[in-house]
Amino acid sequence: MQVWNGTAEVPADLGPTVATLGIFDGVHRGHQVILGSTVREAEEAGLTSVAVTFHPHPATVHHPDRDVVLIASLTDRLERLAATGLDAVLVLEYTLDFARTGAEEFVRRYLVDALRASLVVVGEDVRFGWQNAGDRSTMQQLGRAHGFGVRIVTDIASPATGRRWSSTWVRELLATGDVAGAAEVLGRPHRVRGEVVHGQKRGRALGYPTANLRADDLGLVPADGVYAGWLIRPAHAPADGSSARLPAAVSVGTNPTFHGVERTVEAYVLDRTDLDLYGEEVVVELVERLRPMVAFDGVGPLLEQMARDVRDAADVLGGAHHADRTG
Ligand SMILES: Cc1cc2nc3c(=O)[nH]c(=O)nc-3n(C[C@H](O)[C@H](O)[C@H](O)COP(=O)(O)O)c2cc1C
Ligand SMILES: Nc1ncnc2c1ncn2[C@@H]1O[C@H](COP(=O)(O)OP(=O)(O)O)[C@@H](O)[C@H]1O
Repeated sequence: MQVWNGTAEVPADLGPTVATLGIFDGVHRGHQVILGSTVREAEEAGLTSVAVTFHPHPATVHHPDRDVVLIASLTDRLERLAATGLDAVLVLEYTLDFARTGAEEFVRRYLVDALRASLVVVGEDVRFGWQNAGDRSTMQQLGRAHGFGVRIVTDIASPATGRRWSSTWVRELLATGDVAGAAEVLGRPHRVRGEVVHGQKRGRALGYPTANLRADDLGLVPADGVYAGWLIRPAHAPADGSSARLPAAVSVGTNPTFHGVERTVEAYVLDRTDLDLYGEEVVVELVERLRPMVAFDGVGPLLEQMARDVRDAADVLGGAHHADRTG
């Protein structure tokens, strides 16, 4: 998948496209329906499929005082967009200036002039242009005026609950630590991503060295607690293209047993003490919440609980994994 940062990077010889637009934070199952439809329409017509996305998140630009954290970093968003089969993504820098682009001007400048859209695929609640003035009927009018078709994808809801798949729903679930619920809405486990940095150097002495993730641009960190998950080393992808995935017990919180103040995400790779991850960018995929974070009365009870966490994580992550530690 090609990534074009701004219209200047769109190839001059680009043919007609099937285009969609959105922030696509999390690329949840609702997004996936729209993106899947964009890819399919393009394949059937022999055209290029393109998603237009915005960065940073408009909410962070319009409300810098509010602490809006993306569900997924831009890196992860692009990775998930690539997984849908799109040919290209056009990333537009969202600034207050850009936000003043009117609905018609937005369509003309980006969808018509830059992307030569012959079909635009959008969800029924699409909004675009200055003050969100454009909606689906505006898009249909502009399509008639500029000669592109418009496909409206109707909302897709969870068959179990009837609730529409949404980024808000994912945020609510992560805020309570329900990573298994978030995985249902996302269509795969939620992940955070960051460089492994030095911590308090306590982990190895305790017998559980933990990879501590640098705090910025991680993606949305779920509620404090202990989770079963996978530590993925993207730079260590084996020849078959899959990344090395290591089973892990993950701690999110301030380490209250040690009266810590900084909130960290740290992952202990089960049964390993030989890893050197410092400076490496890793992904931590969160599969299931095991328990809340606890301020233990000393190291002894913490270690007893951590031994149980390791067994629980191994159970959740499955199969033949041996939870008994040897080293
Ligand atoms: C599986 C697991 C469970 C943990 N549970 C707790 C906990 O309940 N309370 C706590 O204070 N710290 C908990 N921790 C965090 C440890 O206190 C932390 O990993 C240790 O202090 C090492 O810190 P360091 O990486 O900065 O050296 C847990 C860590 C792991 C890996
Ligand atoms: N099983 C493991 N899981 C995670 N990190 C490991 C493991 N084995 C070795 N390491 C390495 O040890 C480091 C963690 O050791 P630790 O004593 O907890 O130090 P720190 O406080 O700097 O995190 C990790 O950053 C990683 O490089």
